[in-house]
Amino acid sequence: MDAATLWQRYQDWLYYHEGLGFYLDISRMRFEDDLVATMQPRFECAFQAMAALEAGAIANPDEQRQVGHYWLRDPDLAPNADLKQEIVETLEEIASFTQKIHTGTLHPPQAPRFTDILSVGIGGSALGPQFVAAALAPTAPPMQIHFIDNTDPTGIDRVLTQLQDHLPSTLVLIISKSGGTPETRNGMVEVKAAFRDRHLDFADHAVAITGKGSSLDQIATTEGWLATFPMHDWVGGRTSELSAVGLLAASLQGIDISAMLAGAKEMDAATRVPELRHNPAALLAFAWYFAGNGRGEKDMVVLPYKDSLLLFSRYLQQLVMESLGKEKDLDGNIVHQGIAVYGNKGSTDQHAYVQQLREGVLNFFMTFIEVLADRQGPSVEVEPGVTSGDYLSGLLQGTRQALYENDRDSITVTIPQVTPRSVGALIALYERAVGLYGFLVNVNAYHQPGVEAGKKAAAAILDLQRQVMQVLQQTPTSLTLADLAERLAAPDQQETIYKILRHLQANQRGIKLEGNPGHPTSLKVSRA
Ligand SMILES: O=P(O)(O)OC[C@H]1O[C@](O)(CO)[C@@H](O)[C@@H]1O
Repeated sequence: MDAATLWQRYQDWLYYHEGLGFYLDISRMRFEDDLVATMQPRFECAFQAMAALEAGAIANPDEQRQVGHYWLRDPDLAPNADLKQEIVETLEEIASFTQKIHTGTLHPPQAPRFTDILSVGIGGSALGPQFVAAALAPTAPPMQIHFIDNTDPTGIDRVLTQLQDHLPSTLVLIISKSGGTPETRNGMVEVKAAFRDRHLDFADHAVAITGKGSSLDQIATTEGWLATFPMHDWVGGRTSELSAVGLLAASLQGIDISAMLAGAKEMDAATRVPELRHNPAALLAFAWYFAGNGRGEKDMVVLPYKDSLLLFSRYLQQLVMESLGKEKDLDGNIVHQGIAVYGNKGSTDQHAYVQQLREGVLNFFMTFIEVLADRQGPSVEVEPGVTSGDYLSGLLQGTRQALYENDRDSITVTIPQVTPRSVGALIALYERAVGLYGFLVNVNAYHQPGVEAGKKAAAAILDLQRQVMQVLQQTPTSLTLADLAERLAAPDQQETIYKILRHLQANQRGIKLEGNPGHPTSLKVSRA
């Protein structure tokens, strides 16, 4: 395509939202214009399905749940008065709790006010709050946030060590929709132990964000925690950033959550328009569909050219992959759908893997996230007439061009600045694009049956470990792996038993392994 044709294509496909100062450019995706007509019937169905979902239809058939994250930013859309009231009340409670915490009206027994937040959660109960904290927390926030988002003991120790002197003034948010996720439970137990070691009463510092009646909800009530905020049944983990999950932490950090909600609401209105060319989420879904032939054949590389948006690709990884990565479609056919997402930030990645993107295997399409404003205040010139921000902008444009010249397609999303409003809008944009794409390829974007298999297998391994310990405690002599497996009535589990033993030994858990660890059959195990 010559420069004039390309410029025309850019103008033809450019989407601009005046209120949000938001641009979307899909002109560098090499689809033919007639694909739009071909896709039209699918989009009509997708728009209808999305409208039904927003009106309160059961959109998650296996779990018989409504999908209502859109109501969070426009409670008037909630399908009944009770739901609307729940949303409004939660927002009021967040505002009043934040005020009490910031003014010190609610303070820990041993300090005049809370100084830090420790957020414990995983997946959708961590990624949104982490992304928003990195993107929007002021440089001197009223409270500093820290995260435990794993059951890695070293990771937990690191966070607790960083907090040490601040523990007496730390507010702990335990976030889990189900209230039973083991990693989050473990984080809570470890944090409780740290409080106990410092003779601090955990309940005076603890807040739960969880589903009504969950085991976490019950613990919080029984132990008399400071507060509990609801995680509604009709909000999925990966779309929960604009519920109490994300909003409480954001508000405590001094982030303008009303502006986040307003940005999301404005983007929701824009992405509700049932016309492909005038709906940025539909344009995104269309571009994804084209890129991967509706089968996810190409990975989505997301590069924000702004440090504060570093975690956006990680956030999107869950939103896109947990929603779309499905073995079966809604009719039960095996489809193995999904779109792989990865990315970090520009221009940093240009000095890492962009070499492969420019010249190597063509298994991806790019999404550039561009932020127009460089910084607040003036910039120094790093060369005559040129600033660091000019470099960042030039590198983005240059990379987009260089990739296109080598048949690498890209989408460019442009926002004016990183603000609560634009971040709210970005979240809403991708939530809707994922929902529409799910309808286009006929998968249930609102469940995650695949993650259960790993959880069940892990539970079985921990069960086997308990049995291993029991047998060893009752056995005075040493045993080979085969003997031990025999006694456990698990002769086909020798590899698992070997790995359990290796881990127990490395952590001085009361067992002795003798022999050559490189030759498992030579090993003998006994009580230490
Ligand atoms: O908020 P919960 O229930 O602890 O779940 C955390 C995450 O785990 C998952 O259920 C997957 O295992 C995600 O969908 C969810 O965001």
